Amino acid sequence: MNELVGPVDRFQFMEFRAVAEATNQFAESNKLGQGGFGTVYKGTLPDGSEVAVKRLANTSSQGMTEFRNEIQTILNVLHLNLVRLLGCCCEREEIILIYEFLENSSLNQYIFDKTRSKLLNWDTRYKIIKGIAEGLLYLHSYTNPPIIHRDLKPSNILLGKDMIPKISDFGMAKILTGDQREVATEKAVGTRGYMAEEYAMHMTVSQKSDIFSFGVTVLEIVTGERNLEYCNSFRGDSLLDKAWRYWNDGNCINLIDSNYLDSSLVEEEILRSIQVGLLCVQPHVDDRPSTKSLSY
Ligand SMILES: Nc1ncnc2c1ncn2[C@@H]1O[C@H](COP(=O)(O)OP(=O)(O)OP(=O)(O)O)[C@@H](O)[C@H]1O
Repeated sequence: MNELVGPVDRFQFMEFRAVAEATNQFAESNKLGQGGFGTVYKGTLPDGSEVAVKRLANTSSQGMTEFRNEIQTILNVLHLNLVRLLGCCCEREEIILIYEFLENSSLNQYIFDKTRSKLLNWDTRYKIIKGIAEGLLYLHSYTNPPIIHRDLKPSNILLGKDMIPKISDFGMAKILTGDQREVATEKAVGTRGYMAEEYAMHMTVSQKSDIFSFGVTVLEIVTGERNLEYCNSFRGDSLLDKAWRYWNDGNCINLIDSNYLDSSLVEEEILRSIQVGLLCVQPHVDDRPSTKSLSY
């Protein structure tokens, strides 16, 4: 295994043989999940440490672009709330990424599942919201140049030990250059329900489009409901419409997911979270809060 000493201490180029051994020859029983990019397996390295191994499904030019983007973007970032890329393997036409292993899978697998959502009490949800805000703040303000994630959503938030949230999936990320505040893209590649209007309609991304996605994610964490519509649903029945309605009627405490009703509920924190979520999903970019003001 070759080691590259860089901003991440020891980024490793692994041999295919070693990755296959670590994952028990990519055994079905080691499979953690399937994404648009490929299949993810659990692996164990010879020193006993556990890793997640993402095997690119096909080496299409789109896949290769995302792969290169993912590496370039996260090689230089190191933060408690961002998934850490440990290494890669590019051999025999195989493209494989090796990440730190996060034992509690992704946030969407809790908040939208009636049985598992009980496992996330308010206290944990609040910590998760704060952790995502910290990770986003790092990407937007403490990396040089700043990074726009472009696909922030609960399935891209992985949960580690003690339910610490980590933002993952940097295949779509955009790195800003110079003093750019926004960037025009060729197409909108995010996910329906999480894309701000200026991005979905005009293909302009900025920190504020990530802030919009963060706002939707916060509202989903609080309510346990999915926002399935684009920014402006013409029928007026999206989660965002519902949240605005409850907020304007002054009864938004009724928005919370009844599945996690427990003694840890702190009304003030819940109301503050709903308010932050709603501020973030405002249609006008300039009305949305800055990432710095989200650290609370
Ligand atoms: N570092 C990791 N540790 C533990 N499990 C992981 C890790 N990375 C991914 N997984 C698991 O593998 C699944 C697939 O992840 P992947 O990032 O490939 O796709 P996705 O984000 O679910 O979908 P898409 O690529 O379409 O956005 C995740 O839902 C998660 O359960």
